Amino acid sequence: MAKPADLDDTIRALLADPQWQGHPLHQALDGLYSLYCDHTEQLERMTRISDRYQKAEHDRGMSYAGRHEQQMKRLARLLRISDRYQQSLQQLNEELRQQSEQDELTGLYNRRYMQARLRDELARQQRGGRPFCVVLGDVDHFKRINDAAGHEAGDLVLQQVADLLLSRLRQTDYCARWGGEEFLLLLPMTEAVEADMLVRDVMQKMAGMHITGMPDGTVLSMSFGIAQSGLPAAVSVEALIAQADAAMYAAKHAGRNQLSHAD
Ligand SMILES: Nc1nc2c(ncn2[C@@H]2O[C@H](COP(=O)(O)OP(=O)(O)OP(=O)(O)O)[C@@H](O)[C@H]2O)c(=O)[nH]1
Repeated sequence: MAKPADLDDTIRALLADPQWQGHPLHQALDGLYSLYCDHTEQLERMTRISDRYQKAEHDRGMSYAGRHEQQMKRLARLLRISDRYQQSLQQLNEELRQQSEQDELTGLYNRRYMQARLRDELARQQRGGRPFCVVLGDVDHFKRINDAAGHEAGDLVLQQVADLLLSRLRQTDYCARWGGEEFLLLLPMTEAVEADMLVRDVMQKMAGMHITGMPDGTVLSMSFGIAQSGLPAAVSVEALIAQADAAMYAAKHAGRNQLSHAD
């Protein structure tokens, strides 16, 4: 005997076949088949209702303790789902926060984040806190590295510079990638003379650093400008940065690989 699925296919094929369209049995088979389909659907609906009814009866037959336990299990499952959901939300938030604060290439703070820190630090200092310093540093002749070894090698060098700067900073200092090959240090509670020592230390370490991807003997250097807060001309973040920038350009013009202080 044909299986129900095969029989279904055979009947549908017969009904669809144009050669049987005018046949006297075609109409009868069509009617019979529709009836059969209706009955099958009704039977399925009744089975579904009966299944739900049986479950409800089963639940009713359970003791209060059993029903309570079942509800507690459901609740625990819901809590686990909600915990996992909250954890992934927190993780997502953290990733978003990092992305909004970090420079992708070096992992240092980005310019936007540093501007906010600078405003905070200036406000703190203007309330009577100790002065702080802003240091702008720019890699010397960086274009030559890109031209000689390629942009990717240049990227690696920028990462190396970032690592070196971070390794010399104190826990309270901030370091950001300010632009292409330009870095900005924010040194809270630091006077120019202390910033001077820190920058000289960085310059010395940089001079002895092996530059990844470059021929032995390649020496990297940076030019730095230092501006201290609390002086009459340094009344805003923009003014401070402009001073550090001018000092850095003075260091460039004086031959590079040196530091210069704002007037
Ligand atoms: N690899 C790489 N290069 C960059 C990036 N951002 C900027 N640069 C390159 O940095 C170079 C900066 O060149 P210049 O402004 O002429 O400065 P310089 O060659 O460092 O010379 P001086 O600053 O005058 O000492 C340009 O060639 C830029 O393409 C970056 O993210 N990765």
